[in-house]
Amino acid sequence: MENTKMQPDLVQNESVYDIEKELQAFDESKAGVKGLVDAGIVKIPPFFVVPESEVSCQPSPADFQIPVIDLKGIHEDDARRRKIVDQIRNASETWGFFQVVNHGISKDVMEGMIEGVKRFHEEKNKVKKEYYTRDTKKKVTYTSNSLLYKAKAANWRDTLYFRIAPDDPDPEEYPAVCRQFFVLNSLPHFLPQEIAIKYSASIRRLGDTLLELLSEALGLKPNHLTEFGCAKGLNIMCHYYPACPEPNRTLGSSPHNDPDFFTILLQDHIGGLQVFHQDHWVDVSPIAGAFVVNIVIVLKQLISNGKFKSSEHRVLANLIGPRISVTSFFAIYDRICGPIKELTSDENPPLYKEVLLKDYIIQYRWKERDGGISILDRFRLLEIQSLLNLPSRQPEGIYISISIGVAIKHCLHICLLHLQTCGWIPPLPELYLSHVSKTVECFHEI
Ligand SMILES: O=C(O)CCC(=O)C(=O)O
Ligand SMILES: [Fe+2]
Repeated sequence: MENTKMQPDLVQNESVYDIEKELQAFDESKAGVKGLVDAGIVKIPPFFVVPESEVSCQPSPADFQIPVIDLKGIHEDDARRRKIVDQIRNASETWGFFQVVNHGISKDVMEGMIEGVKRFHEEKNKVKKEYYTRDTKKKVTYTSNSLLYKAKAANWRDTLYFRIAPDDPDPEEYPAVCRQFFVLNSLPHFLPQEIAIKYSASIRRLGDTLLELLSEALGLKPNHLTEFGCAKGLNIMCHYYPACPEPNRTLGSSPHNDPDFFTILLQDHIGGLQVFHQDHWVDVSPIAGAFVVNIVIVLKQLISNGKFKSSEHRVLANLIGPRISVTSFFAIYDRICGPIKELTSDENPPLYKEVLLKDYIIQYRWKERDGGISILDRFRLLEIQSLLNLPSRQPEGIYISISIGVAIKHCLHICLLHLQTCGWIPPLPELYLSHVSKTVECFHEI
């Protein structure tokens, strides 16, 4: 294994295991999970381990199948389009997940992107590590576990990120190595196409089409969600899940909801993605040529006022690998979101208060880190209103000073959560929690 401090025998004696040190060594190796596998580990490091109950699952009933929707004919035939819109509404209300086929993106682009991602992750560590960073301002980065120091357990995967929109990187902004590895030499009719750029342009078009269909499914005019800005921002995460020597002790991705409006996911043939539906983990079986569409909490609650469903999902680790997936997250972060006025009425009042999406994402990441506390509830308008009569947003800058130190941060964070979960204090106003979590974020950035 190239230039990594993580040695297999380092983790054998768990009684002397210093997790902070091990996380740091793993991070500083810049070799990711793939680096561990290349080093020949047979036992996974403890910071990846989750309780057995979090990995095992009962088989789901045979009739639990993620809907597959054929988009053929949406632009040509009104009756066909109405039928597809009905299918999308149905899937969005019952599953929050569906797969689409005949979506207009060619097989070459889909396979080319999977191949490009694989090539990047299988590049020599010396080359890849140039892009290894947790700096979220950079447009092209590679890292392992964005929440490495914050999550309850690390996930068995590495990720290449592209921050595509609203400020698209110029082609030259992609590091030469990425451009080089995304050229599809093997597909002559694409030469000299840069697959990451080609893929993101195709995904944006598909995103616009899906937003039209989702708008219609909500009874809105086709351009409503696009005008709202749902597809203004696009981040693409290209995951590489190496084969795992102990797949029953860890997860490829922990259960989560995505922090955006909606997500379009491309997966290879390996499988492992599961959706939580009616108390069962249901496989999202790979279908050649299909994309998985995931209605996300923001669209579910903040926009559709709870009409759409959003399901938790996770990825199992696998003895077989690597598995590649490419997740495209559509969102806009600097705008206030709340239930769409057209979808609320006296009989159907807004269930959620308006919130700046950035604040929402911070809450989301905080939940990821600490678990157990529903961020959905924090935004429940009625609960909040019945408590304290706060203005809808406190002015910027009323954050607890970051200079109070790490110790106070921990006390504050732990005490507040503890008191609240034990029911010893009434639920805290979410804006206050947001400020606390922002403060905690600041500490983590330092
Ligand atoms: O790899 C997958 O199939 C899912 C990845 C995912 O859920 C995510 O990136 O949010
Ligand atoms: Fe996800």
